[in-house]
Order: sequence, then structure tokens, then C-alpha cells
Amino acid sequence: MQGAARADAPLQLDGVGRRFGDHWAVRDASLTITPGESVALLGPNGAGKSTLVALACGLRRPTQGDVRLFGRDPRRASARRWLGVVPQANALPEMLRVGEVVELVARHHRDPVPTAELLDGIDLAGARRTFCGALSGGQRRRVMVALALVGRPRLLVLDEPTTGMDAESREALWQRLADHHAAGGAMLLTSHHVEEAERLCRTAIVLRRGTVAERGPIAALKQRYGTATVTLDTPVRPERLGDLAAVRHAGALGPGRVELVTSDADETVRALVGAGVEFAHLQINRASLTDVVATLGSEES
Ligand SMILES: Nc1ncnc2c1ncn2[C@@H]1O[C@H](COP(=O)(O)OP(=O)(O)OP(=O)(O)O)[C@@H](O)[C@H]1O
Repeated sequence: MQGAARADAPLQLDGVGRRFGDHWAVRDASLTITPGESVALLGPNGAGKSTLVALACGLRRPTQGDVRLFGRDPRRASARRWLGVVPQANALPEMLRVGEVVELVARHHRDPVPTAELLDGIDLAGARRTFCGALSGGQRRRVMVALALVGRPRLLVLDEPTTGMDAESREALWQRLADHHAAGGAMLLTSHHVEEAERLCRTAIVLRRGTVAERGPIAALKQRYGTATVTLDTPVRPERLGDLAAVRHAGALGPGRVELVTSDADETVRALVGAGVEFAHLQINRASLTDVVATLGSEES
């Protein structure tokens, strides 16, 4: 994901920063997205995700460092030839119909996806003749995605793409994005929806106050920074379980109910069985990506 300049990399950032007045929104960020790679850009509000996306797409000029989109400066139109972007805000001409907007953008591409096929793929076929001004929030979002996909991009940059979408539309969109990936397309996704990040990306970068706090395969990050809990009813005194895992919420959950905090729930259950601890109503909550972002993104970490 990181390394020497790669001419074939859809996106490469080297030591990139952006300052607004005295405030560095992004500082010394480096990342590479290789062909076909999908990367989730995560972090709490204000961590710098949208600023980094804007730098990647040439919408903002870096204060420091170098951004390369397909080996070129992203502020040049030719660099953006294979880029599809869904920005955080929806900007659509209210007085045009959905099909008209899509066709307008399609005319800028050599081999656009046919409008009917495109709209059908993201659950928008029925809205082709609807004026953009009359669309719901979730429909607007889907039109933005259609505009990003119409030119068959090799890199999709998506800033919170499913905001406002219902479960069915989100599922249709995820499927469409999975097709993009299966066809060899790369992706940079920012999302507060961890299920979305895990569904679409194998790798994550976590930002904290504008800097890269951590990066790596999502599974490895969860193992390293996530915490799992094992909750059980047991007649054994909580102090006696302290050797097996950290005990939390003993007593507060009700008489005899204990919560153990662990990095490996399976190992803790094996240890309980191995130690002959009597238990019932075992409940396991596995480490989540939400924990990872909370841990790495917090001011204290
Ligand atoms: N145009 C701007 N002028 C001044 N400060 C800005 C500007 N754009 C962003 N910032 C600041 O830069 C920091 C990073 O903002 P950014 O929008 O990139 O974060 P984010 O991670 O995308 O947040 P969110 O999850 O809320 O979308 C914030 O402190 C924000 O206030």
C-alpha cells in the first residue's frame, strides 16, 4: 500500500498535507492504492477524511507533499479520465430529469455505460424521468453514484456514498460496487458505516487529527485494536476469573453475571472450559471495526 512511486498506481500520496489558516486538516499523509485495491479511509468526525479525498481528486491543492492520480497531477483533466467521484455533498441540477443528467455526463466519456443499464444496476430505473429536484435524499445519493460510474472508472472515490439510503438501495449499491471491484476497479471509500467498509474493502487506513494513525488489513486491525467480550452467568466469584481475562461489569449486569474483556473470545472460552468454570447463557461479542476506529481515532491514543 505504501512505497516507491508507482506509475501504474491509480492513486499515490506522498507526505501530503493541507492547512486551512493555522489548522492542518491533513498532515504528512502517505498512501498508495494499487490497481484493483479497495481501501477504507476511516476516522472520527473532523479527522481529515474529506480533505484527503479532495486532495486525491484534485479538488484541493496540497500545502505540502505530492499527489499522483494515475501518475499525474490530479488537477489536470487528463489525470481524472479514469476517476469516478461521489463527493460528500449532492450537487444536481434540480430542473433536469435523472436520465438527462446521466446522459449529459455520459457524453463526456468515450464508452459510457448505457443509461438504462446504469440506472437499473443501482435500483433507479423507475426514476429515469423524475426531475432531480423531486428526488428523495437516498435517490439523489444514488444519482451521484450513477454519475461516478457512467465512465467505467478504474478508481472510484466515494465519500460516505450510502448516506440517507434505505437498506434495500444500500444493498443494491454494494452489489454494484462489488461488481466494480470484481472487474478490477480500485476504490477509496470513506464511511462511518463500518459494515460498509468491511463489506467493500479488505484494507483500512485510520486517520486521527489529520495524520495516519494506522493502516493494514481490516482483519488484522480488529485483532490488534478491537476488544471482544464474553458474558456469562457463573457461580464462581469474579475475582477468581481475573486470571483468565479482564473482568468488567461484574455484579452490575445482575447477580452472578460477569463480562470478560479479551482480545480473543475463543481463547477465553477455551480457558473457562479448561479451568472447569461452571457457566450458562454464554454470550460472545466479537471485536468490531467500530472499536478499532474509536481506539485509534481518539485524542488519547
Ligand atoms: N474549508 C475549510 N476551512 C477551514 N477548515 C476546514 C475546511 N475544511 C475542513 N476543515 C477542517 O479540517 C478538519 C478536517 O475536516 P474534514 O472535513 O476533512 O474531516 P472528516 O474526517 O471528513 O470529517 P466528517 O467525518 O465529519 O466528514 C476539521 O477540523 C475541519 O474543521
